[in-house]
This record gives sequence, structure tokens and C-alpha cells, in this order.
Amino acid sequence: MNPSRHPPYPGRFITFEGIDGAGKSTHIDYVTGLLKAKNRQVVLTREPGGTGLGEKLREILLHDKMTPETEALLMFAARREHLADIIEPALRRGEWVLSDRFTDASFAYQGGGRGLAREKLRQLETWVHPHLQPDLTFLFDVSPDIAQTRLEAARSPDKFEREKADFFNRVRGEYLRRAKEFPERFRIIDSSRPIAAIRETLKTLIGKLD
Ligand SMILES: Nc1ncnc2c1ncn2[C@@H]1O[C@H](COP(=O)(O)OP(=O)(O)OP(=O)(O)O)[C@@H](O)[C@H]1O
Ligand SMILES: Cc1cn([C@H]2C[C@H](O)[C@@H](COP(=O)(O)O)O2)c(=O)[nH]c1=O
Repeated sequence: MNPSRHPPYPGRFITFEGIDGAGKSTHIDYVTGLLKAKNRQVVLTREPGGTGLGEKLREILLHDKMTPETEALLMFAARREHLADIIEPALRRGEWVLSDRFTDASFAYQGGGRGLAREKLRQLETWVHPHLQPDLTFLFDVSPDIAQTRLEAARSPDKFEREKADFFNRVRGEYLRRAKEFPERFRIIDSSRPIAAIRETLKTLIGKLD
């Protein structure tokens, strides 16, 4: 239980972050398996998305051209639905919510990547979830070069994945800055390593959770 929350939900909230191609989706399934083996009820979800409306907004966000401000507002609109329909009810029931991205992604992509002022994003964060933060955030950290090579082999790129290395260097920089700002919450995972080595790290970290 995280006592700083109002109300203090009995569930746990773990988020997975990193630049596109860092390996979040690969490892979120592995962590789900580890938690289920510990008899935890797990809700696996993602942003943008996770609800009917959120998935519709995801389609627009990943494919349509828009201003950085619109992008940030739609990300937080999808997040509000996600919190109300999925995340908070599950935490209230005492379940473990694993989300492929959350608000750190808005600071990294719309802030670091697109250049929106941090203060504007903080205002949206305070409006949309004033009392809720993840209990734990895994930041899968890898260079844009490696991530790009992995993605090229895997699938055709969406709007974000077509951005240049400079954009992803800024996104990565903002993620690392936030990890420094919130060291009690973040665990940085060196994602340039082979999948098996990353799994070992995750197994150790998950093993420490009660
Ligand atoms: N440590 C690794 N070593 C080699 N390949 C990897 C590693 N981690 C992931 N991959 C591969 O890289 C590709 C991208 O991984 P994945 O989809 O998990 O990344 P992601 O962070 O979820 O990306 P996105 O944010 O764009 O959805 C996949 O083909 C995956 O198999
Ligand atoms: C939550 C969130 C996401 N994004 C971006 C980051 C990714 O490029 C896409 C989501 O695609 P994924 O393959 O599921 O990772 O959306 C963002 O820019 N801002 C956000 O808040």
C-alpha cells in the first residue's frame, strides 16, 4: 500500500517506460508471469489506450498530424478515462496494474521530444491525477541507434517511430532526468543487453516486492 495516496489503495501500480523499441512490451509479459506465479491478480494495460475511447484516441495520436499542445491534451484525455475505468478500480480491488507507459511518457515525448514546457505538463498531471503516482517505474534505457535497428526488423513505423535520432535523444534525456528526480520510484534497466540478462534483473527486482 502506498500511504501517500488519497485514498490509499491496496493495489500496486507499476509502469514500463522507455523510447520506442527499448523493449517494454517484450518484458511486460515476462513480469506479468512472475507476478502471477506469486499469486497476484494482474491487470495488463497500455497508454495511450486501455479503454474503448483510449484506443480510438491512440489511433489518432499515432497516425494524425497535430500540434504538440493537442498531442499532450489528447494523451491526458485518454489517461483520464484510463484512470477512471481501469487503473483506479483495479487498485481499489487490491490488484497489480502493469501499464505500458503512463505520465512519464508525456514528460519525455511531449516535453523532451516536442519541447512543451514542463510546467504545462505538471498542470495537466495535477488536474488528471493529483494524488496518484506509480509505485514503481521500470525505465528501459537504450540508445536510439539500437532501438531503431530493433524496430526496423520488427514492424512498419508509426508517427512517433518515424522521428529522427535527435528526437529520441531528447526523449531519452528527459526520461533519465526524471529518473534522477524520482529515484525512489524509478529503476533504470540497461536494455542494450540480451533479453535473458534483462529478465534476470527483472526477476531480482520483482522478487524484492512484497
Ligand atoms: N534486449 C533485446 N535484445 C534484442 N532484441 C530485443 C530486446 N528487447 C526487445 N527486442 C526486440 O526489439 C523489438 C522491439 O521491442 P518491443 O516491442 O518490446 O519494444 P517497445 O519498447 O515495446 O517498443 P514500442 O514502444 O515502440 O512499442 C522486438 O522485435 C523485440 O523482440
Ligand atoms: C503515453 C504516451 C505515449 N506517447 C507515445 C510514445 C509511443 O511512441 C506511442 C505509443 O506507442 P507504443 O508502441 O505503445 O509505445 O505514444 C507519447 O508521446 N506520450 C504519452 O504520454
